[in-house]
Amino acid sequence: MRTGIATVCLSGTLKEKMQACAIAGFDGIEIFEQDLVTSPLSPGDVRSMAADLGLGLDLYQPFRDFDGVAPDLLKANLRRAEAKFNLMSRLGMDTILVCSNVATATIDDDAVRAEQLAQLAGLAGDHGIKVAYEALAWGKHVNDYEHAYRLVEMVDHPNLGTCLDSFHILSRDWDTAPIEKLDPEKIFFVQVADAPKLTMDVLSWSRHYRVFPGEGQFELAKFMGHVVRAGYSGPVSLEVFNDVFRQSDVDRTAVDAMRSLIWLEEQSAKWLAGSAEAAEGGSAASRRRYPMELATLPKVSEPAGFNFAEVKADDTARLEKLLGQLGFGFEGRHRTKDVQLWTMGQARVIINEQAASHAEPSIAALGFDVDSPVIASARAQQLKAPVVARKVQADEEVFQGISAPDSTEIFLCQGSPDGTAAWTREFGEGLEHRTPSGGPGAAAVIDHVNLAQPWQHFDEAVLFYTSALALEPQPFAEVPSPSGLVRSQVMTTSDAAVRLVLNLAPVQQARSEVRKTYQEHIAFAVKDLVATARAARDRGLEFLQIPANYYEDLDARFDLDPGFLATLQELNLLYDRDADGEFLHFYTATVGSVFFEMVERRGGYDGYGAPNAPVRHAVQYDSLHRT
Ligand SMILES: O=C(O)c1ccc(O)c(O)c1
Ligand SMILES: [Mg+2]
Repeated sequence: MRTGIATVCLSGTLKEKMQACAIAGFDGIEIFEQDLVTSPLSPGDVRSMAADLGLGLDLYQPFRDFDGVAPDLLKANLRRAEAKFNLMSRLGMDTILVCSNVATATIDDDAVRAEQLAQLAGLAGDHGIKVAYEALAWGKHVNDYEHAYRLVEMVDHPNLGTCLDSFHILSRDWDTAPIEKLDPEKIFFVQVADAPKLTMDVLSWSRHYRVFPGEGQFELAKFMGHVVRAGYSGPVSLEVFNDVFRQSDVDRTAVDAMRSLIWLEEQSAKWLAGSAEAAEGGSAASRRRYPMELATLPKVSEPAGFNFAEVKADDTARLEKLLGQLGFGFEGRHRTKDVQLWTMGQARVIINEQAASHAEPSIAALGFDVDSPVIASARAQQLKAPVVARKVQADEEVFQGISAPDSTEIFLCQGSPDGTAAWTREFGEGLEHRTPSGGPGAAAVIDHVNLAQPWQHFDEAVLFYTSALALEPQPFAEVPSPSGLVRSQVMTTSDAAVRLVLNLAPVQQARSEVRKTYQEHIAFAVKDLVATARAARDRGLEFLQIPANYYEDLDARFDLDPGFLATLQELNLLYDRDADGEFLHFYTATVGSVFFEMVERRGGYDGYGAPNAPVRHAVQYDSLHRT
């Protein structure tokens, strides 16, 4: 698959954008006109810079408001087009995108449009230029890709074809199956963009909220599958108008973009194989060859569970105290590193004492159980995940580590069917075989981990965990807090053995700043939360204090047994209930940017106590701002 990206996706100058695209590994770019018009580089400079960087200049765009106009305007439009064709020859470019008219069309007649497009195609032919006609979703008269294609067929000129843009097609819910019937010779270009499903006018949606594939909710693998089956083999190019990407670090955004295409390529191949199998059965179907070759990635299945969570701090005393009060046991120190192992049931927490001096406690790493750490790591690296280097001594478990967009280190660990971890023997002989002792925490596991995301890397993080770790994004929620609305994106495995919650904190810029005012947590599930809470209270645990108003509201909503309600209030427990079951939980006070949560899931309750999240945010805000 030939990969491409439009310069409009990125921040910076044309030169910075081109350099970032080359470093990220794109085959070609679309030059967005404004980036050239505002550049000090001459067309010749751009041409030679692209050649030096090994970047194809695949598309010049956009050329607006050409078709369906009155005769005098047509003349002006053809003159304007010729100027661009001459410019393109100096750039060494041969394909221009022409969008369907959104503003100046006064004649709604396909015969007239076709006649005018024929004139454009003829002029383009004289200059050796190909015109790719694209239906914008908000085009005045042409807003459907099949309509645009019909016009291309009517004109039937070798220099006129169509451009398929997934956003314009999927935002309007047009059926993508008919793409297969298009003549591949007449598909001159394919643009891809994903988007969250929003209800708003389609122009605003398109200009501000497009995201890279895998970061939104469109069925892009299916779209691409139809494109491949049509026989198209030209560039597949990202065209993502997004307010955040346009102001984020250009190199980083280009890598995020490249990751999305690598992932989409694999997903498209998978969709094709799946749909061929469903239609025809057997392996003959999956051996079918198409002109577009789709690369694959090392295959991984979703992780089986959390292997460990690691918290890092300069002064670890407060963390040790908190874990001890929660019922965790100290298992020992690592034989060569300054790290401690604490466990409760099958939940393992590492306290890392190797933090920079004065570093406040924060979540530093997460371990996931996978079938094959090497294959999972190969996949992540092919998806351009940065590798985490860890010193290992002889005879120690080698951890495959990658760095997530928020800089959390992700370790891919060898899972075991009984939930034990071989590396624990490095903390003490025989630890790896020990079964958890009794008490309310005996069956404890890590239930979920909640990570705060800096605003400019949120979409990147969703794609990272989707593509590298095979987690599935769930519909996102918005939780009110005193400092703003917190966007909350749950990512899970299909069996919910891994639940990761990404929270987009309002306002703050860097992760370090996010963490000053916005906290992250690790949640553990136990069988008996009331007993766990009582034992923790007896050990002196500082609970997050829940206001009395909350319990009054709880009673109004759920009509709880008075004795049970009193227990909840006495222990600062929160409660939720839905059709599937019940949820009890409590939070500890925060140390640095970390706090812990204990949960009990009753029945088939699958949520996170979302109605209680605003209470938690408000109480945490209050304790942070109390002097
Ligand atoms: O929003 C626009 O105007 C615009 C321009 C060119 C495109 O290819 C496109 O998809 C949208
Ligand atoms: Mg487009």
